[in-house]
Amino acid sequence: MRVLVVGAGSTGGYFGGRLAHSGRDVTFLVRPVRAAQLQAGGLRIVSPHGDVTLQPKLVLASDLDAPFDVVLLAVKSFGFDAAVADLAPAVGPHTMIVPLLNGMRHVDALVARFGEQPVLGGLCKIAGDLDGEGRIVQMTPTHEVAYGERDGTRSDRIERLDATMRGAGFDARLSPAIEQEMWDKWLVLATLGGICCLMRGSVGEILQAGGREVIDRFLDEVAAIVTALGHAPKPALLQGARGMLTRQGEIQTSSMYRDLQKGAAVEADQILGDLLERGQKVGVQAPLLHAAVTQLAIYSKAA
Ligand SMILES: NC(=O)C1=CN([C@@H]2O[C@H](COP(=O)(O)OP(=O)(O)OC[C@H]3O[C@@H](n4cnc5c(N)ncnc54)[C@H](OP(=O)(O)O)[C@@H]3O)[C@@H](O)[C@H]2O)C=CC1
Ligand SMILES: CC(C)(CO)C(=O)C(=O)O
Repeated sequence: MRVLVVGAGSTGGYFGGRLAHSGRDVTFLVRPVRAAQLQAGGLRIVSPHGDVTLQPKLVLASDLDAPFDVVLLAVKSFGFDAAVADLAPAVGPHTMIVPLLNGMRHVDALVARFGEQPVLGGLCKIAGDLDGEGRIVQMTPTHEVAYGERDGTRSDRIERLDATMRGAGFDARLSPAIEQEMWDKWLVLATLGGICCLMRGSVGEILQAGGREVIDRFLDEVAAIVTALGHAPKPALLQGARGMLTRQGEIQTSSMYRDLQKGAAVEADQILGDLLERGQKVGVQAPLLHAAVTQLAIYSKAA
């Protein structure tokens, strides 16, 4: 299967790099600056699972002229519209698009652009970042990708995708309920990103500073919204999320918080603003979520 990875950053570079290193046919759609960096130093992964350096196959949007079997979409939400325009020539009648972005808004946008058929569900769990040299640095051992047909069907094509993804040096999983998993991940991530950005610390730091009640209430607000929208998390999922989000000493942060710390653009609209808006439409009040959205809007204006 020919795989086009759109975005050779923290997630696309990591999972695409592992796929390429395992012998899969992977090409990265990149822009000129990243292309030059990768041509000069290779695609470099620094990881608790072992470092990798490889010379990846690269393509610029201007040279993309034929469909791929799989498009793995791994850009930030604020680069999404431009990336979709760039990748469009890679989408043919049999292409599967696997988005790894956080949130849900991109799914509707992909369907609006390409139709229902090519768009699968997808998510990834990893704590990754790019360092000053453009290396992909994995900060914890978790490296998981899940994907599936959005209606849960076990189709021939999803089995082919599964065969390509499995055994490539990360945890790959075909999910029979990927849409719910994406909502579940959004619930956890919106809460984690929201509390870290609002209170400027990791979970452990927030707890140490006396923020337990804020965490609990933030999670309750987000859970109330996703439940009102018809995507209620299972009790065990919610319990597990609350456990992680209130664990003393927990060093977990989110990619959005790491971006905030660097003074970079944040995916506030996609991860928090969209959730707040959807909640308002179904009449759920979420003052803490609203505070986080407001605070990041001020940050984004100044950044
Ligand atoms: N980082 C993490 O730990 C996690 C991130 N996520 C989610 O994954 C998604 C991707 O995030 P992440 O990988 O961290 O983002 P990064 O910023 O690290 O990487 C995004 C990459 O996309 C590239 N890009 C943007 N637009 C285009 C385009 N038009 N054509 C080609 N390349 C393009 C950028 O390249 P350029 O250099 O040209 O700007 C950049 O290298 C986000 O939604 C995030 O929330 C999910 C789980 C964990
Ligand atoms: C869930 C988490 C924290 C790790 O995958 C994430 O998605 C992020 O940091 O953006």
